[in-house]
Formats: sequence, structure tokens, C-alpha cells
Amino acid sequence: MTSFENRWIYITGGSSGIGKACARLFAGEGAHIVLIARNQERLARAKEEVAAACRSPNQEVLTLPLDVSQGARIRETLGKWMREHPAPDVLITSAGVAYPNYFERIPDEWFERTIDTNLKGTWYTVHSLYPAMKQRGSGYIVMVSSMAGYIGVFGYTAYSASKFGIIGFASCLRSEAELHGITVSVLCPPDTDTPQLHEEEKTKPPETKAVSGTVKPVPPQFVARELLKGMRKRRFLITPGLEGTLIEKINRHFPNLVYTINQAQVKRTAHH
Ligand SMILES: NC(=O)C1=CN([C@@H]2O[C@H](COP(=O)(O)OP(=O)(O)OC[C@H]3O[C@@H](n4cnc5c(N)ncnc54)[C@H](OP(=O)(O)O)[C@@H]3O)[C@@H](O)[C@H]2O)C=CC1
Ligand SMILES: CCCCCCCCCCCCCCCC(=O)[C@@H](N)CO
Repeated sequence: MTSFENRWIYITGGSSGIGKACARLFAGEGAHIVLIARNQERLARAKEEVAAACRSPNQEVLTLPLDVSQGARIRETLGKWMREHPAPDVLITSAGVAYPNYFERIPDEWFERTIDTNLKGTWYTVHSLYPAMKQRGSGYIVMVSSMAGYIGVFGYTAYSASKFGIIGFASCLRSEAELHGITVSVLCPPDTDTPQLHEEEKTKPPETKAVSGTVKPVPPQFVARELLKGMRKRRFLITPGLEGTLIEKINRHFPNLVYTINQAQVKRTAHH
């Protein structure tokens, strides 16, 4: 898929941060956009921004209010929507939450919310929309994971359980989906300057900050551009930025080295 003109792009988490940046970028490429998230006011505001980024008045920007953490129940909402709208050519699952903290300080409620939104939310969204994409025999699914989806970082026990899970899910689905003309990729951004990053600062332990500090936060627009480049090259693992790409390679070949460097930073911080 090299041109996105008149394609239908569905984006969960499309009302903020990385999802919204992707929506604006694809709107600029001439695509129709469906923004999916919970809060209706934020959806409405994002819709205006995305509409302003469109290059033709014929492009549609629609909003679909949905809580993806509702499990199998979301199938009903998405099924109903699909009876009235075209199937996605591209599905981007960016809806997600992060609550970094020391393992014992992560409340059960936050662990469950993290798994329900990030992992199960991705599962049920893809599971609901996949049949229509398969039937058409083409399409692209991008699941948003994280650098914390392949490196275990201090403080991200719950979050990484969800984000490693997404990479496992995508790795298997990729193999099945290819037989039906559907490409699957995972996007693994470093810290990205979004409302979520500011929110997580509230509980982020200093050890987590020390390790994450290795990579400077990037703007969401940068992540969106890197995603588009990665999709054009049909990369499975899309790692925005030179640092992210390098660290992923190093981690793949020398995971113990990465662990040792990170752990030295953790220990230096913990002594203060
Ligand atoms: N920012 C970062 O540093 C990084 C983020 N990521 C990942 O990127 C993705 C997007 O993060 P980011 O843009 O920073 O976050 P934001 O908080 O800016 O945006 C999150 C989006 O997800 C939506 N959302 C959250 N929960 C639900 C839900 N239960 N159902 C439907 N929509 C939901 C939000 O809308 P609403 O609340 O209205 O539902 C919002 O649109 C996440 O998966 C995150 O883990 C990965 C690497 C780095
Ligand atoms: C030569 C080798 C050096 C090794 C350094 C390794 C550094 C790892 C940094 C990982 C940072 C994790 C970012 C998580 C982003 C995220 O998903 C959250 N912000 C959620 O919103």
C-alpha cells in the first residue's frame, strides 16, 4: 500500500497523542479517517484538527465513541458500525494507558486496566474488524506497542506485560494474515511527548526516569512520519528514530549488555 488516497483508516486512541498525529498525517495523504476513543468532547476537537489536515473536501473524518477495554462487548458496537461504513484499509490500534510504579505499588485495578485496555483492547478491536478485512483480501494492521514492548524497564511491570503481549500477538497474526493479503506491523516508539507521558510522570519512579532518560522524548508527529515510512517499506517492527532502531538491534543481539547498562543506571539512582 503506497498511496492512502481514499483509503479508510481506523485509529483507536485517535483523539490524542500518537493516534491523533497519525490521523492528521494520513488525512494529509488523502485518506478517510475514523477516530475511536472514549471521551466525546476530545473526539470532537480532534475531528476538527484532523479535518483541517485533509487535502480534499471529499474526505470523511468520523468519530466512533468506544471504550476498547470492554472486552468482547466491543464486537457488537464495531459490528454495527461496519454494517453502515466501509471496512478499514488500515487499522491502527493506539489506544493505551501507562501506570509506571514500583511493582508492589501498582494497584490491582491499574494492572487490570492496563491489560484490559492495551492487550485485550488491541485483541478485541483487531478480532472484530479482521473478518471484513480478510473478506476483502487486503489491508494493513498496525498495533502500537513500545520500546518497553521488547526491553524490560524498571517500573513498567504491568505496562510491559501488555506491550510484550502485543508483539507476541502481532508476530503470530502476521503469519496468518499474510495469506489473506493483510500486512501486520508493530510500532515501538520511545518516550513520546504526549498527554500520556505527562500523566505517567506523576507515579514514575526515579529509577525508571534514569533508564528512560537514555532516549530523549520525540514529538508524536515524528512517530507518525516514521510509521508511514515503515509501512511503505513493509517493516514488521517499526522503531522510530535512529536511537530506537540502534537500541532494538543491540538488544536483539546483546540483551544482557542492555540489561547491564540499564541496571547500572538503576543502582546509581536507587542509592540517592
Ligand atoms: N507517549 C509515549 O511515551 C509512548 C506511548 N506509546 C503507546 O502509544 C499509544 C498512544 O499513547 P499516547 O498517544 O502517548 O497517549 P494519549 O494519552 O495521548 O492518547 C491515548 C488515546 O487512547 C484513548 N484511550 C485510552 N483508553 C481508551 C479506552 N479504554 N478505549 C478507547 N480509547 C482509549 C484516549 O482517549 P480517551 O481517553 O478519550 O478514551 C486517547 O485518544 C499507547 O498505546 C501507548 O502505550 C508507546 C511508546 C511511547
Ligand atoms: C547501548 C544500549 C543502551 C540501552 C539503553 C536502553 C534504554 C531503554 C529505554 C526504554 C525506554 C522505555 C520507553 C517506554 C515508552 C513508553 O511506552 C511509555 N512512555 C508509555 O507511555
